[in-house]
Amino acid sequence: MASLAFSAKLGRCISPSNAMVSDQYESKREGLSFGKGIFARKRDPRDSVVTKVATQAPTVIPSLEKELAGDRNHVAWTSVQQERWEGELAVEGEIPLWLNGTYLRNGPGLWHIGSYNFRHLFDGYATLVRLHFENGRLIAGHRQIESEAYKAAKNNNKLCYREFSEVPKFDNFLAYIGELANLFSGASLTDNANTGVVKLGDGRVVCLTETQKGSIIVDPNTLDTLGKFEYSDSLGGLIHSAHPIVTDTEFLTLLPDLLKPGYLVVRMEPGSNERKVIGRVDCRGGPAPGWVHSFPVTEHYVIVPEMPLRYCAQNLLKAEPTPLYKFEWHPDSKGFMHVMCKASGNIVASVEVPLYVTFHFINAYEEKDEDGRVTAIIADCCEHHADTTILERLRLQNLRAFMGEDVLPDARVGRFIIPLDGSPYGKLEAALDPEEHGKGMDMCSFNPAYLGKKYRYAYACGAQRPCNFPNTLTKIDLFEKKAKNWYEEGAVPSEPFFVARPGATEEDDGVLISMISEKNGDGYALLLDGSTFEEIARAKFPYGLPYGLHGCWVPKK
Ligand SMILES: CC(=O)/C=C/C=C(C)/C=C/C1=C(C)CCCC1(C)C
Ligand SMILES: CC(/C=C/C=O)=C\C=C\C=O
Ligand SMILES: [Fe+2]
Repeated sequence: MASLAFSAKLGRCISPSNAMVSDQYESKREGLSFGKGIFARKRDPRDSVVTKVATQAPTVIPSLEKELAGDRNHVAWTSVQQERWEGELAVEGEIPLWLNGTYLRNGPGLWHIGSYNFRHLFDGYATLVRLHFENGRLIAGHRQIESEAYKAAKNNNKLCYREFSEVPKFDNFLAYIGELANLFSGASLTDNANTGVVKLGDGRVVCLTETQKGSIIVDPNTLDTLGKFEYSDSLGGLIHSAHPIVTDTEFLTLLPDLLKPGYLVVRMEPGSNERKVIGRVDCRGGPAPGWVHSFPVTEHYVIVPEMPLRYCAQNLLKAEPTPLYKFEWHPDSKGFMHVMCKASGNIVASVEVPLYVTFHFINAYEEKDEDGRVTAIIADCCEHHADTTILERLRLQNLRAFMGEDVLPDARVGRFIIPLDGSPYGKLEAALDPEEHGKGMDMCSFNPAYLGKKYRYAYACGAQRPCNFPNTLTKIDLFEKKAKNWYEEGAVPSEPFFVARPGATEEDDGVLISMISEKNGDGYALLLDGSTFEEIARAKFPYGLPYGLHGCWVPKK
């Protein structure tokens, strides 16, 4: 596997490298530090809330000072104002009475330590947001996840662990050697669980990121950090897919192997912390496995993508970010899709496909002939035209620099067609004309009852151009090849998350939940009707929240 599996505690804390401090595009910040920060809020966060549930005196987190024009101060890209808050929101419109439960959304919401500003969207410390729906009412809250990385930064007022693009500074040569050892043992990698949140079949709620140690159990009611989710097996490795497939009966994920390029496909039962190997895929190209931020499944198969954007061990060693961070683009190594039988672990297809770049697979299903035989696998993803520029666009300075120019790279619903008849090649095409969704496409969801099955509707963020980031919500009809779009000027919506109406028989009978960060600093929770895609309710937060990534639904017991 990628490396030795033990993880020692970091015994020391080091400051960000000089080159990072001198990074030209990041602004200087007021010299306030975590915990002791007393930062004047722009306004009383209780405005517009019906009641406020006092939890504890919040630690106020300094936010970016107003400096430059453009979207420098868009709340989507501004650190969350305080560590935690909870209160009931006034609702405009009507929340369906059947919507009872809690929506949780995770994401990187705090991008600085003291006066040091992080560079990339994915570097931020995890902010967990909660929308609790009960009989038409909405109680909201947010709270920082108490990862070791976050606590160490707070206590030491400096970066202590390797984040997506940030590396702590080593003070001298000895410290550098120690830091390399820590890298190989995994001790210096972040546990900042800032990417997703899942509810396991046994009810435990786990926040996740790309590092295995960044699996953190939280209480969905209080947002308390309960502790590490420790994998009890001896599979080792340091990284995994940030998006496991989680159902009431299983947890499936991929463990990339950087030493002998390939992937382990593993499964964990509800109630267990032990992953068991289903099978292994050896890479067909390149010096390292392709980045597997996510992967899809069908009813009987796990689809293992081998993207030409590959992990890069050398880049891991570098203190300075490289253009593609911990990854490298290897077009010569080609792109592949592998299909593994869930029951046997056998690989039933391994095809070369056109080059592709994706973070997020949407869904996949088995295509059958008239006799019911599976002839092909269809796998859909948010595909960036084999262009890695999007990673660069997600640098905070770029996100904050929007001045009206259209700089969001085009994306589409990429549909892989993977034949199961032994042919060596698969196809990749656009599932619909990308103009339907403004050629922006990411942060997708669908009705989870259709996981692995032929499905008709996908929901995602699209684009109304000009823009520098996906700024619409879009409902894609994959049968009619049409999209319906929601847009509000200056709004940055987060992933539309589909919750089905209990007892629904239509695929789109339910609601979409999204959180909107506004240009003027405000923000609100938004509910769209799954079928008409029209707004049914919104509820303003006391202050806008930063952009967030992925969510999950915890139904009322
Ligand atoms: C927020 C998001 O989508 C992705 C976050 C990715 C992270 C935190 C990646 C971290 C990594 C390291 C710190 C070193 C090893 C490689 C890699 C998994 C990219
Ligand atoms: C926010 C994002 C891509 C937007 C592109 O248009 C990707 C997030 C990836 C991590 O979850
Ligand atoms: Fe993701």
